[in-house]
Amino acid sequence: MIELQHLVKRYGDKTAVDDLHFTVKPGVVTGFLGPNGAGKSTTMRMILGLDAPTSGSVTVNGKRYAQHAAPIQEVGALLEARSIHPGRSAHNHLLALALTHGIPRRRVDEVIELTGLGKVAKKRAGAFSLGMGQRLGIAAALLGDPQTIMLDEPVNGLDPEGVLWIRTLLTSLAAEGRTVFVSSHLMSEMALTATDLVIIGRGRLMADTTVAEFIEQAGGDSVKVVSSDAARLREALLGPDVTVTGEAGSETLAVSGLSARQIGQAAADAGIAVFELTPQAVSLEEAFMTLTGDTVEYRSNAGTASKNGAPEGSVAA
Ligand SMILES: Nc1ncnc2c1ncn2[C@@H]1O[C@H](COP(=O)(O)OP(=O)(O)OP(=O)(O)O)[C@@H](O)[C@H]1O
Repeated sequence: MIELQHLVKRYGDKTAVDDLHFTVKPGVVTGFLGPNGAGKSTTMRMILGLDAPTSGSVTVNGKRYAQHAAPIQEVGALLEARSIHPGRSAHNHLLALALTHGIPRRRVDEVIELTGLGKVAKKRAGAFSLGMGQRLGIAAALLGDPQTIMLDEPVNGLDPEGVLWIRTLLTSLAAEGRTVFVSSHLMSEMALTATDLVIIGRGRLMADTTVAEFIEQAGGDSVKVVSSDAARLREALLGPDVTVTGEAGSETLAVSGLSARQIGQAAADAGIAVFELTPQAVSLEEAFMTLTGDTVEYRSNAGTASKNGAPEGSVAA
């Protein structure tokens, strides 16, 4: 469990983290979302005691990070900046970490196995690809078998296989009852991985919610139906947890709570001709940008495809 209480961080007159107050629960993956520069890394550094809050406090399992007798056995973290000696092998890097933290040698082999580094464990870490480097960083984070895992943008720059691997790993760590806190600036990625969501913009809390609630508020999963008799079809479809909306006199209805298949079957049973039946995908990325749009610090130049916020690579940070 990670608890932030009115956490504030100022750098001169710049407020990077502005009164953040939320709890990250065990047993689920919590996505920590915000556009570039929102304050995610600063928050994570404060959780680890690498930066001191200007005011407020943050605890992990009831204590400040530094108060834990064996912090890496409490919280395993991968922050963006990695500090691995390029000439040292992955195995030796992990072994050095283990030995200096009272962790048994066999745990090194376990995390190498868990992160799929077996074949490259004896190679120089300096020659690692980005994906292998991420796996090594995660191996180090898991070394102490911590109850809480915190990863800053772990899928950045990874290939699809690496992304899928991280998603599966995070979900299984949460299923073991651990607290998993993972930052990203991609809503669509978090929707596939996280259960809970904390969204920030310019250091301030914009939403403390769940992926399901966020999808619901963004418009839910609805199906567009165009039929010969919208009024009668509406009557045929209505039931508990089913919502049907549409303008009077229009042939078009928006239905949520039923699949396209169920709607098609109900229309056939009622003898109503259906001209169109289209599941409507909610654009989570758009809903996220609408929520955080006013807080984006660095925009791409006017006239580009990005309406709100800048896609990575076009920022001027
Ligand atoms: N040491 C520092 N000194 C001054 N300003 C800082 C410092 N660290 C961060 N900031 C500023 O604080 C704000 C939050 O930065 P932070 O890196 O925490 O954001 P982020 O959400 O992690 O962004 P990104 O996704 O780009 O990594 C930014 O405006 C940044 O420029």
